[in-house]
Amino acid sequence: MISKDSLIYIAGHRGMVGSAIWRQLSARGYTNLLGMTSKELDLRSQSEVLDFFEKNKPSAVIDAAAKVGGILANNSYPYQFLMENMQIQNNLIDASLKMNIGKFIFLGSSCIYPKLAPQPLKEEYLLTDSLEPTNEWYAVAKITGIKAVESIRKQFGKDYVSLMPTNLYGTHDNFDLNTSHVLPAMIRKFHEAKENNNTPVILWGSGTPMREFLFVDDMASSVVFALENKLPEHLYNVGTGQDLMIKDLAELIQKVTGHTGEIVWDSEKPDGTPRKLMDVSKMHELGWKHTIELEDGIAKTYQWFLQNINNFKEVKMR
Ligand SMILES: NC(=O)C1=CN([C@@H]2O[C@H](COP(=O)(O)OP(=O)(O)OC[C@H]3O[C@@H](n4cnc5c(N)ncnc54)[C@H](OP(=O)(O)O)[C@@H]3O)[C@@H](O)[C@H]2O)C=CC1
Ligand SMILES: C[C@H]1O[C@H](OP(=O)(O)OP(=O)(O)OC[C@H]2O[C@@H](n3cnc4c(=O)[nH]c(N)nc43)[C@H](O)[C@@H]2O)[C@@H](O)[C@@H](O)C1=O
Repeated sequence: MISKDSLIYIAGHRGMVGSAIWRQLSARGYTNLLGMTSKELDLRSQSEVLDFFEKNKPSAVIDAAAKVGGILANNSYPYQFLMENMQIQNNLIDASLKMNIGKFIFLGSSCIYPKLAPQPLKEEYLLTDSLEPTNEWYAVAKITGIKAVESIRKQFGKDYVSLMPTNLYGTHDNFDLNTSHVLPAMIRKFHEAKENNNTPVILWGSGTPMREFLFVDDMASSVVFALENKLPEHLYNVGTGQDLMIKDLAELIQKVTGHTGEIVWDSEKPDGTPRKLMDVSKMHELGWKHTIELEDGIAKTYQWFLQNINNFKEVKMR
């Protein structure tokens, strides 16, 4: 059982999700949190990870470390998104099993589901049809992580679980325009265009795909929920259960940032999967639900961006 003084290792503790988990666990009185930067511990190295686990022996591991990016980054670097994510997750999962760690929480992604699966997406749709080509590499890595967790539950009866986040956004997100996801990219593009006399904003694709967005603090609360409860199954969707068209998201963010210029859609860029709305009923039945709605979350994220825009250490805008 995890107590407030148990040693809890958060892999990726400086990332958007990892830092939100760290903040929430600290606020809930957990006093023994452990994190390592990728410079201190490269999770792609199996020997480094095994040494680290032998030295520290955490009671619980939360895997919020991965090579993460938006549609262009995934489509441009398939090998790294496949291999690095398999290395990171497999090293953490295998070392946790070898060191008999009692609790492991793995974070996948909604892109693990088939491109044209019925909506909203249920956990049982996994592996029932082909994947979205722009991120199938990342998706296959995540699916192997899910199967590794499931096999450990089946063979060793351990309390390991996989949470499938929908598209996430919020403070400490990545605002680099080449590697980021759509929501932080739009915040930065509309803000910078407004500051530049409302020049046109160029967005990707047709604007017609639908996406669901969960504020990162709500994602963190689902991880804390999974840490403090023994979930009965191996796989759970985490989202809001509501989605909107990318075009409508653009108009929402244009309003929040105060940009008044033109929006131009670059049809050379990929749309990706047409829709990936999560069925979140399993987590709702267990007692978890999101609390931050999209407009409020966008406002919080924009405020954080404005407060940190000149602090490049904080805001990844490389
Ligand atoms: N953002 C999103 O929309 C979604 C994210 N997810 C999942 O949530 C998790 C967290 O994502 P997010 O917070 O957005 O990602 P970030 O890019 O913000 O953070 C990723 C973290 O992983 C760490 N990391 C990456 N490579 C290595 C490595 N080789 N060795 C050690 N650490 C490494 C980084 O450490 P450092 O900072 O020290 O370099 C960083 O802190 C991931 O599993 C991701 O797949 C799932 C669905 C949607
Ligand atoms: C979380 C999920 O995130 C990724 O999937 P995605 O949701 O398709 O990624 P995205 O957020 O980058 O795009 C969403 C939509 O938005 C459109 N779009 C418009 N204008 C911009 C724009 O300026 N930047 C970006 N990135 N997208 C834009 C873009 O064309 C697409 O139609 C997976 O790689 C994978 O990492 C994963 O799991």
